[in-house]
Amino acid sequence: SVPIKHSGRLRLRAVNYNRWGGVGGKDTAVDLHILLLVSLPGCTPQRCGRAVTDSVVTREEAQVLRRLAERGLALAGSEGGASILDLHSGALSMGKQFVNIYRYFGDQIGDVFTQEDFQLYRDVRGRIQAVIAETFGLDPTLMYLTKPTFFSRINSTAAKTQHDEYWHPHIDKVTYGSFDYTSLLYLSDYGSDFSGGRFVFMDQNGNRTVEPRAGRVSFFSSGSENLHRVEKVTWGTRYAITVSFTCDPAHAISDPALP
Ligand SMILES: O=C(O)CCC(=O)C(=O)O
Ligand SMILES: [Fe+2]
Repeated sequence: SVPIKHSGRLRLRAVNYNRWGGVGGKDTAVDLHILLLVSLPGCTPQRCGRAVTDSVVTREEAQVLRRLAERGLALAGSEGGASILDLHSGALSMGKQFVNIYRYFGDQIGDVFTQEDFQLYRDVRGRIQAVIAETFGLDPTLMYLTKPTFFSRINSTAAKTQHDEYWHPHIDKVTYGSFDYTSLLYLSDYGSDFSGGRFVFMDQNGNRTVEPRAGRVSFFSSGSENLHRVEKVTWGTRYAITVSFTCDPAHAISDPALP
């Protein structure tokens, strides 16, 4: 069993269910939880940081994943500018809400995604996990994939609901609760596939910007040291995948798999 060290501090945490980290608004459910701060040796962030690499995922692999995202998101999509497809939960944006692709499309989903698609996702996930572990000095066997893990498609269509508001500054740990390390794999190129849509770390002493590029992986510790936002997309279509890890086995999820 994993040794758990209790810090003994109790803190109230507000959980915001808006996927993009927006605060407030009518349909934002806010719950208050009692959170016992624990430290799990071997994974819990001891070091804060961030890095960007173009050498973990090839542009060819990114292109295959982008086509997967295009096929999946072509089944439906948001009425506003931001759509997601979560292959783990099955959540797919549809109009102003979400459907579960595995329930809604049933066995026909096997005509849209192949076993090879899912194998590539698992492969890429494993490589990203390894590079995060190496960079932060973690034990990769004490890091677990966590939810939500999703493909995103963003264009310049005006937002129709709060789910379309991807541009709000946020802290992933606050927005998603279980995240300890966030990674973003970009599937299209800033400047040629779309404009706007750069990722911005909002530091005390100024902004640091990441330009999305197919195959580029950006990863960072998910806490308040990495407050960030995404610029509004002004033209074209931007594809990315959010793949995140937790140190808490209770929040672990299995890799997405075809039913
Ligand atoms: O797509 C991006 O560049 C960032 C998305 C993001 O901040 C998130 O999913 O929490
Ligand atoms: Fe984020």
